[in-house]
Amino acid sequence: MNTLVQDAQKAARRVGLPSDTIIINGGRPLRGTIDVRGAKNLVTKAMVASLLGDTKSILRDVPDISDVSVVASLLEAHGVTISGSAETGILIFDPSNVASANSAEIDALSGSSRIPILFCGPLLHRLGHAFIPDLGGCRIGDRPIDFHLDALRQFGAIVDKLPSGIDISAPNGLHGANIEFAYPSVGATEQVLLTAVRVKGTTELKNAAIEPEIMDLIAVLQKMGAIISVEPNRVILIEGVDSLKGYDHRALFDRNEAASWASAALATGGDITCKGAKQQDMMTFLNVFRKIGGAFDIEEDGIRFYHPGGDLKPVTIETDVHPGFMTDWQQPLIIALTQAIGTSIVHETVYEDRFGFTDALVEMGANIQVHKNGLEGGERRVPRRPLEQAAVITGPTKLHGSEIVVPDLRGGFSHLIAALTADGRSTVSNVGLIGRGYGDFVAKLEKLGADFSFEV
Ligand SMILES: CC(=O)N[C@H]1[C@@H](OP(=O)(O)OP(=O)(O)OC[C@H]2O[C@@H](n3ccc(=O)[nH]c3=O)[C@H](O)[C@@H]2O)O[C@H](CO)[C@@H](O)[C@@H]1O
Ligand SMILES: C=C(OP(=O)(O)O)C(=O)O
Repeated sequence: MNTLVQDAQKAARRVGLPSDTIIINGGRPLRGTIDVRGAKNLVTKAMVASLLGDTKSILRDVPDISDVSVVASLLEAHGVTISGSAETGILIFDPSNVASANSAEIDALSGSSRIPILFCGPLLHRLGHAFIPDLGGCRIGDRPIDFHLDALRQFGAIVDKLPSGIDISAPNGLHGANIEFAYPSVGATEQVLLTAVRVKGTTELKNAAIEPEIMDLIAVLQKMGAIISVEPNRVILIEGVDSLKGYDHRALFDRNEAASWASAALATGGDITCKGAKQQDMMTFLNVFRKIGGAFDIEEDGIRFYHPGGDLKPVTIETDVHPGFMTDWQQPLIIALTQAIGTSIVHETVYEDRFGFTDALVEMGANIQVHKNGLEGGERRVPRRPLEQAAVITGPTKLHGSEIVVPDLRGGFSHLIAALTADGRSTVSNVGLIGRGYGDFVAKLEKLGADFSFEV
């Protein structure tokens, strides 16, 4: 069994899916209302932040996803007591007995998520030493961690990259640093925040990521007692403090989940209200959704996304860091572009390998050409990056049912949308990977009227 299948099965077990394969009869518009809880890309980091407090932390709106469960297991392996439940979405973290984890527990969590790398700073502060297992997450390119490790070294840590993981210590303590990233990495910015809040002295981070999830993590850290100021031009200043307390925080909603269900509404000709979604954090997505021909209503407690009838129109998208069009949005939205009249182009500028999922779409009847070295020309907003690729999607094309193997989280959701849009029956396997980031997606599909069953 290959590691992708193993990862998918582990994730499926963590979120209690009956099996790792769904059979979908497509062609029905998805209609109804669903709840969108806290963002995977904030919740998991706020969980790590709880390690920094001297008292209990309370996190609200936690989604029932396997990445949360992996981070919870890693915290428990380090002595954090966790109470609360997936049903209520409230988790309470008690860090009073933090201790080194045993290597068997760490090994078992190896390769399951990208979050373990963010344990470095908090564990150095708590224990003076940390061993971080091999990272997982979506296989969408190389995903180096050089910015993380360089930053930790600048704080005074000694970092040893071993085949089994990362060994890190700080025999002389940690101090403030002047750090500048070559690219505004989300994870590396979080690494700096989670470390700098408790070092001796002040840290200046230049070219920081400023995604809404980062701002929400800063809000969490400020509640804990940190002193962090976000300056113009992607500069963040962090004044280290001696101690932090626990927080009580309601997580920012998951804008990637909302954009994914919005894309499902458009592709299937449906109408989905995402309760909990907010306009401010989705403005860039909403503009593109409208240009394609989708409609939305901003409501008091959510956003209604729907296909208003008429033809869908092609667009050119360049993925980018915030406030640009997020890379995680392009995969689900591409299914709607297969239904637009004309040629759309998606320039993927964040990751070097995020179009693998389109092979299955071509088998289903889509007309998509991937340019592995990107495309020149045209008016560009985002400067050309050496790693970028482009997908050219020409529609409209009828999609037909197929056998699909999910390669990654967003690609998997895209495959679900394709199967729901297609005529006939599709068998989608490795759906456990979708459980990494989409809370209760099976119950939500049911609620929205999808016709599907699990292969058991
Ligand atoms: C768990 C989580 O929050 N995941 C999100 C996070 O991923 P993640 O934090 O991994 O993404 P980054 O912003 O770090 O990566 C962006 C780019 O920077 C490069 N890079 C990054 C770190 C480093 O040390 N060296 C380096 O070269 C990466 O290869 C990539 O090309 O932000 C991405 C960009 O918004 C999102 O798609 C992911 O959903
Ligand atoms: C790339 C993603 O996640 P991760 O960084 O957890 O692999 C994603 O959420 O689309």
